[in-house]
Amino acid sequence: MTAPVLPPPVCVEDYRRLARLRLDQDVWDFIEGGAETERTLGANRRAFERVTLRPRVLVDVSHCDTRTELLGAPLATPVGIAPTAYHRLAHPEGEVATALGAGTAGALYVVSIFASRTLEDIAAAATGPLWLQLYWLRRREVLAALVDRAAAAGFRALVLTVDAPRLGRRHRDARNGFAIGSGISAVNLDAALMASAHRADPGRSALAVHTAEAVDPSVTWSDLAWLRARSSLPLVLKGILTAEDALLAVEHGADAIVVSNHGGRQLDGATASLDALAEVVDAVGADCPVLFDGGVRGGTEVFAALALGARSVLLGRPVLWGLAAAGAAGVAGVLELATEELAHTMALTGRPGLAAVDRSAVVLRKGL
Ligand SMILES: Cc1cc2nc3c(=O)[nH]c(=O)nc-3n(C[C@H](O)[C@H](O)[C@H](O)COP(=O)(O)O)c2cc1C
Ligand SMILES: CC(C)CC(=O)C(=O)O
Repeated sequence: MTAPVLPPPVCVEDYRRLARLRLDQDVWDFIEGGAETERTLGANRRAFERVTLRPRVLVDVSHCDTRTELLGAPLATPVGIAPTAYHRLAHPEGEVATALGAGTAGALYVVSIFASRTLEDIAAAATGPLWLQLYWLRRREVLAALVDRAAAAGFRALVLTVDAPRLGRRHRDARNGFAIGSGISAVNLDAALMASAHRADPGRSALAVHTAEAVDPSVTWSDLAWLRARSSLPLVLKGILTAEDALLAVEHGADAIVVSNHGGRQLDGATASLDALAEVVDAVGADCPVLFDGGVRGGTEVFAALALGARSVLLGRPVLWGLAAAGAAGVAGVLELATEELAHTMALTGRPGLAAVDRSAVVLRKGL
């Protein structure tokens, strides 16, 4: 039987269909899945259905400008790449292809600590800003070495993910006994740390076991001073959902915050990411940039998050769909489609510049 031929993608969701044809079921489940009942995963998407836009008319929208700046780096678009692990599961070139795609689109790329290509190879392929996402490893000397390597390779910020002291209970991965195939590895960690991620065990996710071994769940706010002292790179905290933690983040010297529930993969029952955004933006004020991720699948949704106060909107799964579908070109395709759709929404709402994409542009009704 020949594989079905799909028409070229006209929206981000079309890349999902292309990716589905190329990926094995267990990898697909790892990418698509969420924690437990996947209630928060679904809530992230449904929150956007409660947004309505308030268009203004008779504004000159002959040029809609999506350019922006983050932590001093100019960007062609506020749409960026959220950190996701093991890109070689989606494409043989892995994170190098992702970096090439980000460069084509002029987008920020946040590289996962579990990248399957070296930081140096990724940096060599990149033409735009790279940030490195970290989990707080039990072995601080490994973390310290990684931070030094990132600075030497030209990474411009560290993104500490704070919503995963242990991995969410992901039923799909547990049922699949999901493990990382032997040819793929988190090559920036030392090999000894990887053994458990490769050990397939029916009824258990090898990644949950691996995370429990590698990540230090005892870390608290006071430990951040160690990381700040260890590196002069700006520090971004990813996985904040409340005003209380946003204020603590600023108090402890965070240079930016990512409002995120980890794409519904961690705490099932956590608030939809979009519902937490305005609360966090209001808490930190204008001095601390707030980035956003969770459930964004197109430019209208990017627009909604920007209007609610995000400075940048990161895509997780859609970038993996693009990567699986067409490598670097697919990554660029996803980012460029989302950016074109954003410009389109800016035109039809009468807001030709990002400064005008403010709360007057949206209404977010409360969820149940
Ligand atoms: C397959 C996959 C792997 C991920 N790996 C990481 C990771 O290594 N570090 C991290 O901070 N977040 C990770 N995330 C979470 C993303 O950074 C992001 O928060 C989430 O995917 C955003 O939601 P979206 O997929 O709906 O865009 C991962 C998400 C997916 C889907
Ligand atoms: C390898 C995993 C721990 C990466 C992750 O954060 C995720 O899958 O959500």
